[in-house]
Amino acid sequence: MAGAASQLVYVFHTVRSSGHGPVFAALCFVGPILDIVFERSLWSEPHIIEATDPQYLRMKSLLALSDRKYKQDIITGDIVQHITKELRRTIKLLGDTDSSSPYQQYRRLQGTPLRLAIKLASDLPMLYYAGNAIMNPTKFSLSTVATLQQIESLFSWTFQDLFYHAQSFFRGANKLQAVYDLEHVVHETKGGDLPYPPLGRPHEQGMPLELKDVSFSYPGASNKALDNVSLSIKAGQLVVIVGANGSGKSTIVNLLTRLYDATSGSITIDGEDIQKYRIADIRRATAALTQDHHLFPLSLSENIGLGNTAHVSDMDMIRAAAKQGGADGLLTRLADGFDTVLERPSGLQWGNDVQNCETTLLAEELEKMKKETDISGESFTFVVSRTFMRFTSGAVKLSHPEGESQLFKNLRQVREGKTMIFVTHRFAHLTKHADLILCMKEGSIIESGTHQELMNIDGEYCKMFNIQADDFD
Ligand SMILES: Nc1ncnc2c1ncn2[C@@H]1O[C@H](COP(=O)(O)OP(=O)(O)OP(=O)(O)O)[C@@H](O)[C@H]1O
Repeated sequence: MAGAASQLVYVFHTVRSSGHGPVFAALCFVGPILDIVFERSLWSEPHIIEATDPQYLRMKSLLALSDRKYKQDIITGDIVQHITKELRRTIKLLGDTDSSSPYQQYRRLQGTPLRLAIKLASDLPMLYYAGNAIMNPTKFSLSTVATLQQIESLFSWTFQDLFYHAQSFFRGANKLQAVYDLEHVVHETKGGDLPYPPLGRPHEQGMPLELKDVSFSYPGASNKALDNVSLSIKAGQLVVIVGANGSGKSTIVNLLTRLYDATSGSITIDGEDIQKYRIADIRRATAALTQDHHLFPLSLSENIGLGNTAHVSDMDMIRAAAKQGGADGLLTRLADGFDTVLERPSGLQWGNDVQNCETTLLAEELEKMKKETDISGESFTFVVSRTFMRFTSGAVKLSHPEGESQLFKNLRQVREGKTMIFVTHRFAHLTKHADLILCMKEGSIIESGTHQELMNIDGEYCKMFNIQADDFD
């Protein structure tokens, strides 16, 4: 921007003495403006775009992780540092690869007569100056012509660069900023110095948790997401929190994973205030597996490996976790196996009626390229496998889970030293295996106990369970 302004000021100043400064300066704009107005754009062409550079695709995938929907998984999974480190590494590897949008790249490749005309238009200022020099030879200076020619062509480039790159710069900067902003979110809550598990205290049985009269409102919200909640989770219990939408289930997990601090009341782990522990230790020792899970737009091996960033590339551990989570069967059916990337953010793009004219070669090509493996129903197994990566399960022999019952058995076997809390509103197949069910309504726990206990009460849980059981039958 400063470059363009100084070039323009210089041009104006140099030709002012001849009395034609404003006209000359105005003509400097003609070429670049025509270029912008008449450029041949991919937007007007039927097209299919697919990026193939692996580093470019990885950069896009990592940038896509700044999307709000991944925020909770990323923060509670304690993988922010890993993502920012990977992003820096990938950008470095990309080097000077052109990562501008395909639309800009296409524009640069064109060579039509119109483009030629536009190029000629960029010489208008010099033609104007030359005309003036002929009319008024006393004001003609060879050095001024040479300088102006340089400055004018420089200005033309600068102007176009400013216009096109400003657009992509702001788009890119916003994405990048969002990734780095994640780092700040992590520090919104302050941790203490106490390690977890506390030194000298063995925690074979898991993490006991207690909430006493906890209330919480989200920043800026007037209503209470949690209203005077008290609960006690014993070491080693497998807990399922159920309840209608907006009843406060995820909020409990958000407080336990230190995404937020309670507005009032106290939360203790092992009898100590949760705020006294190091946040990273708490997150490492906790696995929150929600049914509103998200697969990251990364390879399936990384999706699993990110459960434990210290072993993110350890294929033996990843394979074991995939088996324990029940994802191995699906992996053998995928052509690229662990390298499969689902939901690639910068994958296939197409435009301008490619789909509407199905008989064209382009449309046929698109159909072929669009054929992706739909695993939406089974993607949960990868999130479960990611959870298994959090456990050092070397000593435990686990069977392949044929159903949820075995899956929960596997989870119970490996969760030593960890607390496991499931949040769900579709639970008919889940809660029978839980040690403790917390049933929530409007920010409060209205019932708690085992499946059988809650069925005997014949209250809210029983009502919801029967409705869902009917759906499953
Ligand atoms: N980030 C937020 N900012 C403001 N209010 C929020 C936020 N997240 C949740 N809430 C509100 O807090 C209350 C409890 O939400 P919470 O997400 O804990 O419920 P939930 O039982 O997990 O719901 P769901 O089953 O739909 O995920 C709701 O009224 C919800 O609108």
